[in-house]
Amino acid sequence: MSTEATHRPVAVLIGFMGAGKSTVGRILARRLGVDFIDTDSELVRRERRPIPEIFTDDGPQRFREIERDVVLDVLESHHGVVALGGGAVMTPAVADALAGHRVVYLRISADDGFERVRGSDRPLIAGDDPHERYRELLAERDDTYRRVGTMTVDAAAGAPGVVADAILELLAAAPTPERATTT
Ligand SMILES: Nc1ncnc2c1ncn2[C@@H]1O[C@H](COP(=O)(O)OP(=O)(O)O)[C@@H](O)[C@H]1O
Ligand SMILES: O=C(O)C1=C[C@@H](OP(=O)(O)O)[C@@H](O)[C@H](O)C1
Ligand SMILES: [Mg+2]
Repeated sequence: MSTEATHRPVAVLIGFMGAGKSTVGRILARRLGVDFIDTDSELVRRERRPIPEIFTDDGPQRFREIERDVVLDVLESHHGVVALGGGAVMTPAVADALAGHRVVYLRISADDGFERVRGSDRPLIAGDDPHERYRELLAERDDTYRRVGTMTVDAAAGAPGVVADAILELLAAAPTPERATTT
């Protein structure tokens, strides 16, 4: 496929916690024969501390600033598949930087998505009623995911490989969007 030659990164995966961005992104990259980067993993590598610790010690606002810097760097430098953390696109600078990229929204229902992440260490669902919190946050964000995404995939269509294949089909059919900057 010619996508990696014409567009960098090849694709950026967005969507809520549990949609499968990290899992499907890795499979998609392997199938395309390109590198994969998860901006949460990159953030943890740079900070040398886990995400829950950043939230606890520095607060959510500082997490978003660090996340923004990582995402902007990755969008500039990475040529393969990129998976973002679920809240990254809520930062306006990140949403702006995605203009002109191939942005795949992995869409998941509140029930299906919550089942996948319940009991995980994700700090935003660490409170008293994690299912309700999950539902609320997803409802708050869905409009932004739709606006920023240039294509939408059903994240519960099947196993991660099935979702990756659905993305491959969309990428093959999608016209190459204009890059945000041209030389
Ligand atoms: N299509 C899928 N079907 C079933 N389980 C999935 C699917 N995609 C991801 N998962 C599982 O859901 C959990 C969250 O996946 P992850 O890739 O971390 O999501 P995200 O990065 O969007 O938060 C993991 O346990 C993963 O194995
Ligand atoms: O939705 C969010 O705000 C978050 C999602 C997480 O990533 P995943 O979407 O990969 O779970 C991680 O970045 C952090 O816990 C915050
Ligand atoms: Mg992830």
